[in-house]
Amino acid sequence: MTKLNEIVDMDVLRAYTFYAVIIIIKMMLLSPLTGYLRVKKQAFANPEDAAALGKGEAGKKTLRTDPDVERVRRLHLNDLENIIPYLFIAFFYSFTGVSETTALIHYRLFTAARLFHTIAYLVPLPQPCRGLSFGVGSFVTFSMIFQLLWNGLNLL
Ligand SMILES: N[C@@H](CCC(=O)N[C@@H](CS)C(=O)NCC(=O)O)C(=O)O
Repeated sequence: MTKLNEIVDMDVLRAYTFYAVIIIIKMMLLSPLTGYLRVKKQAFANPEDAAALGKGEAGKKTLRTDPDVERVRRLHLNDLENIIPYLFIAFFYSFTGVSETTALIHYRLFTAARLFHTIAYLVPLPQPCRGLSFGVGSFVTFSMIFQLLWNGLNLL
């Protein structure tokens, strides 16, 4: 039976896994942050949540949107739009025979860019901070897409 280390550089796969887990945890933390802000700002999305967690008489008016909650929700959606494709692309990329140094540059740059994007969105920092960090993350993903397609073309 073919062993995994015969088809992939285990150091590259380990690096992928490490940075993937960091960025996944970062993205997952946005759910509890949303929940925390919903309770703190008394802004619920469902009548049953407002009934259970809304405080006092004003609790009836807590079925509403809040700018801070919506900001975290937009960040979460943006993470989903960018991090899910990255996870697939970077995983395939780690099987292309790429050197550990080159793979690390891609994985670290993407992780750093998305961490900075999160800070820029939550603080919020003035533009173009968020736009640039989004751009760097997208550039990294497209760099790997290009190399995957180039490898594929060479197989034809
Ligand atoms: N779905 C995004 C597509 C473009 C995008 O991702 N832009 C970056 C840099 S400006 C961003 O952080 N957008 C804010 C967002 O998705 O909420 C949007 O609606 O803005």
